[in-house]
Order: sequence, then structure tokens, then C-alpha cells
Amino acid sequence: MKIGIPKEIKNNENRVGMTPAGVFALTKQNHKVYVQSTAGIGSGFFDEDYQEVGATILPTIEDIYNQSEMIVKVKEPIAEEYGLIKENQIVFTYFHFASSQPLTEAMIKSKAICIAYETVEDEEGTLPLLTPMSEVAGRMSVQQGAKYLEKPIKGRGILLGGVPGVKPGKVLILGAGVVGVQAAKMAAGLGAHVTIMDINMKRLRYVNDVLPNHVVTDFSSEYSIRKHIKDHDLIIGGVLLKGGKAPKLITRDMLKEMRPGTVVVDVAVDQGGCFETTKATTHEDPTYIIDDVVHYCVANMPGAVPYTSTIALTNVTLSYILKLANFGWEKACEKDKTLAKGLNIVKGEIVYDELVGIFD
Ligand SMILES: NC(=O)C1=CN([C@@H]2O[C@H](COP(=O)(O)OP(=O)(O)OC[C@H]3O[C@@H](n4cnc5c(N)ncnc54)[C@H](O)[C@@H]3O)[C@@H](O)[C@H]2O)C=CC1
Ligand SMILES: CC(=O)C(=O)O
Ligand SMILES: [Mg+2]
Repeated sequence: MKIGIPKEIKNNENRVGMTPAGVFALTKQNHKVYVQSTAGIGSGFFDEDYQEVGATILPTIEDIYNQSEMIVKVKEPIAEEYGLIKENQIVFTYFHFASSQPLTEAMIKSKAICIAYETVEDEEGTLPLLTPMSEVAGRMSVQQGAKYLEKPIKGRGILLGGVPGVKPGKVLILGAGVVGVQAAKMAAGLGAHVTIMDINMKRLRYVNDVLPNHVVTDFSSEYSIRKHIKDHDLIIGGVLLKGGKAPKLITRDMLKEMRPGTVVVDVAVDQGGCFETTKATTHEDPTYIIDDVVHYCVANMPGAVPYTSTIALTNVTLSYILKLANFGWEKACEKDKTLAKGLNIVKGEIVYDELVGIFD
């Protein structure tokens, strides 16, 4: 199969769809791989690294889309890319359709085969292609939150770990999935007091078993969220309803209950966000303030740490890319039910249940 790796053009997106190690595995099985010139540079991979393992470097993004039967990338196509996608072309990437009607409509119109990393789901219900980026974003959420809690950037002026004689800061985490647990680990490591909430008791039991005692679990409900937001300094949103819109757990009126300078990091922004006041931001301009609450809502957090994220992503996507290349999308999805869950839009039809009628 002919596989194309375009350069990402979303703001500050420095990841690339495949490492040279991934290209090596494909060319070894006689597939043709086209890489857009400088596509890997942000992640530390040069054109020569790809050429050495058999890739052909093409100068423009148009060349990549024109030549390839399958496009492997990282982020959802943005408006400039919509017109490049061809009928019957496989596009394997994060899509997050539930948060974008224009993207959904454009992909229907393209008649391409859109396989979304974030809905590839195994029999246990885990999301193997979302997990590593959620691990990155969960860990980063505390790093970013700690920074924006500093007074010069309009935070409350709290050091999360406190110091001897002064109590630590308090971190509230909504969702005890991958993002939530990784965030809790980081916050606990800094010495912060951590409260983590979920509606899934299995997840709360897991947290209780593996994390230290200053990480406290609480069942998620509007009542308990309203209580906790009053005295927590950093609030991290990491909830997910697979493939669907995130539930709005913190409404606009609730911001008034928070103390001025509270920081909210809505990692779930890519599925529409779990704060009513969330709007997607970029690494270039990551925050905004509403009612004295600092909002950080970057939809491609792992794009800022590409040396870690690109490798973590190819580690999990490669086996599926090989299947798609070796068997074609129909046979590959027939053979592998985990991969089949990634099918969202196929030749103009929405085929993922959570998406059907979502924008009606
Ligand atoms: N902004 C970014 O750069 C990135 C965003 N993400 C996003 O982060 C979100 C979370 O991802 P994961 O942790 O991998 O998902 P996950 O499925 O592992 O965890 C989500 C958790 O939310 C819980 N939940 C659902 N409704 C809830 C409620 N009402 N109250 C409390 N908890 C509730 C679920 O029970 C589950 O445990 C996703 O939207 C994902 O796409 C992931 C990576 C990067
Ligand atoms: C999952 C996702 O949205 C990201 O890695 O950017
Ligand atoms: Mg995202």
C-alpha cells in the first residue's frame, strides 16, 4: 500500500504520525511510504532518518495526499486540509468528531474512510490508541496547572506542594481514567492534597489501591462537585463518554463558587470539554480568564512534548497501521474488532453509534 505521512499544521503541533522505526517496519513488508519534507523535525527526526529506512520524501502536503492510499497523521484535519482528502482514502488519526460539526460534515463530504484513534477499543473497553496521549496529557495537566497558579500569570499564588509549616495546595480531578490517574500521580508526587472523582466505582477502588493516602476518592455527583470546587486550587477535567460529547460537570454559575485565581485545566476539551465555559485554546495562547478563574483548554497538549509523544504514539498505532496496509481496511477491520471500533465515517456515512444524529 502507498502510505503518506503529512506534516502537522495545527498550532504548535510538533508530533508526526510515524517514527522512522514505524516506516522501517512498513518498507520491510514492501509498502511504499511517503513522508512530507521536515514532517518529523519537531520530534527530532530528520528527512535523512526516514530516507535511510526506505521512505520517499515529498516536498508538499498536496503531494502526500495525492500519492497515498492511506494517510497516517496525529491530529484531526483542519480546514486547510479538508479539500486534500480523497474519496476512498483511508485517514487514520485522532478526529474527535463530537467536538466539531464542520469537520464531521467535511469528512462525510470527502467519502474517505475515517478511522479515529480515540475510538479504537478493545474487549476490556480500554482505548489503546488514546491511552498514551492521555498519559502524557494527564501528567502535563499538573505541570501546566502548577505554572498558572503562580500570581504573575493570574493564579492564586499557591505552591502546590506547600513548604514545611505551610499546608499544600489542593487539586480536584474529575474522572479517574487514564488522564485522571496520571494527574493524581503527578500531583501527589508534588505533595499536593488530591481529591479524585468518578462515577465508576471500579476506578475509584483502583485509585484507592495504588495511590498514596493523600489522594482521596469521592463519588462524582453535582452535589459533591459543588462542595469541592469551593476550596480546591487546581481543577482538572479528565472525563470521557467514549466517542461522545463530554458531560458539562461544571456550569458557568459554579465559577462564582471558586476562589479568585483558581485554575481549571480541561483536558477533555477535545470532546467538547467538561466545563460549560471551556473553549479550545492553543499552546500559543493557552489561557483565558472568566470570573477570575484561569482556564487552560489546549486540545493538543501532547503536541508540546513531541520527543516523548511521537514515540509513544507510534508504539501503539504501528500494529494497526501494518494490518491496514497488509489487508486493506475492510479485511483488517473484519479480522480485528478492536480496530473496527475506530471506524467513524465510511464513504460518506456515519458508522459510529455515538455520532449518529449528534449535530441534528
Ligand atoms: N487535551 C488533550 O491534549 C488531550 C485530551 N485527552 C482527552 O482526555 C479525556 C479523558 O481521556 P481518558 O482519561 O483517556 O479517558 P478514560 O475513559 O480513561 O477516563 C474517563 C473517565 O471519566 C469517567 N467519567 C464519566 N462520566 C463522569 C462523571 N460524570 N463524573 C466523573 N467521572 C466521569 C469515566 O468513568 C472514566 O473513568 C478524553 O476526552 C481524551 O480525548 C486525551 C489526551 C490529550
Ligand atoms: C488525544 C489528543 O487529542 C491528542 O493527543 O492531541
Ligand atoms: Mg486533543
